[in-house]
Amino acid sequence: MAFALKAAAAGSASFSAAGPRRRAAATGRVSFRSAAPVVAVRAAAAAAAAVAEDKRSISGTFAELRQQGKTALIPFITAGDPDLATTAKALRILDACGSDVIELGVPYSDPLADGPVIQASATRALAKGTTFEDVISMVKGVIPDLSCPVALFTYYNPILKRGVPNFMSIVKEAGVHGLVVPDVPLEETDVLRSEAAKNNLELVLLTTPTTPNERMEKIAQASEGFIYLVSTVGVTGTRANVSGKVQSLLQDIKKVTEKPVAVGFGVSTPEHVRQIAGWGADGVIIGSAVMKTLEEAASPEEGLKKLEEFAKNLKAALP
Ligand SMILES: O=P(O)(O)OC[C@@H](O)[C@@H](O)c1c[nH]c2ccccc12
Repeated sequence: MAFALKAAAAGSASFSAAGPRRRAAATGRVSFRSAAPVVAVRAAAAAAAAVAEDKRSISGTFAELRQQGKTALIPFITAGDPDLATTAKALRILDACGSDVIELGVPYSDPLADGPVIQASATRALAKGTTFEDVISMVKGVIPDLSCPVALFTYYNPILKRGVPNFMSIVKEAGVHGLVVPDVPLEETDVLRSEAAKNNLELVLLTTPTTPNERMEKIAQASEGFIYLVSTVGVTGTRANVSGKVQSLLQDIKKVTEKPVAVGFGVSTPEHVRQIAGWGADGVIIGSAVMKTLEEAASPEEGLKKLEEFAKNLKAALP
């Protein structure tokens, strides 16, 4: 939008009222009030190209699903485990199996909120020498092939290490649509959110079963893309059952916001997915169970086959 407004401000391109960038791309027409200097023509063409390149935002994806009465499938995978080439293939497979958003985890040495499966996954990726820069260069090459948006999942430290503005522009330049930063306190999200917004990135915040109602309301208000409802106390990891409390937590959040709510932690079977969707969740997030399909396989190829089968089963269980 900013780009299109800049082009309009060039004094010669007038775009239709609603959604100039999309409309320009959709109709391929830009009406000019006067002979447009070359710069405005180039700007309009670049804006149209940007829209063509621009995949759906995370919030746009949820809006579309809501209209269709569908629940989002949101898998999480750790980048670089077992290696980045396999991660690239896994992203394509998850997208092809109907994932609506993909959470791509940047491996980190001190994943305090992670259970054994994802901790081990991050450790393997780091042992392979996977860096943030490697993850960015891999995902930059894959995102143009995906139909679903990607949310980069990272702890706060890698962001602070690179500087918030610099980190955000690197992530945006790679084509990523959103961010999940589980360990950033609500009080420190203003800076992250404003820098993210400058780069059209949606910052997803998390609320938990022990978050006081008043704080949950602030998180719901500040969260973009969707609200991540952590289903249970403790760390990530597959569970035999999904806590029944999730149903009332969903009701509580939906009393204070229209924003989509996706449930994660412990979700590991098609039955869990069906149950959570039945409670009115707008999305379900599965991480450890997804990574297990890769971890337990005898080879990356076998792991990708298991991943595909698992993702299809989860998708089939969703409305
Ligand atoms: O692994 P689980 O139990 O399916 O939970 C999702 C989780 O993997 C993913 O969203 C995630 C990975 N690391 C995290 C750290 C905090 C919160 C969430 C996460």
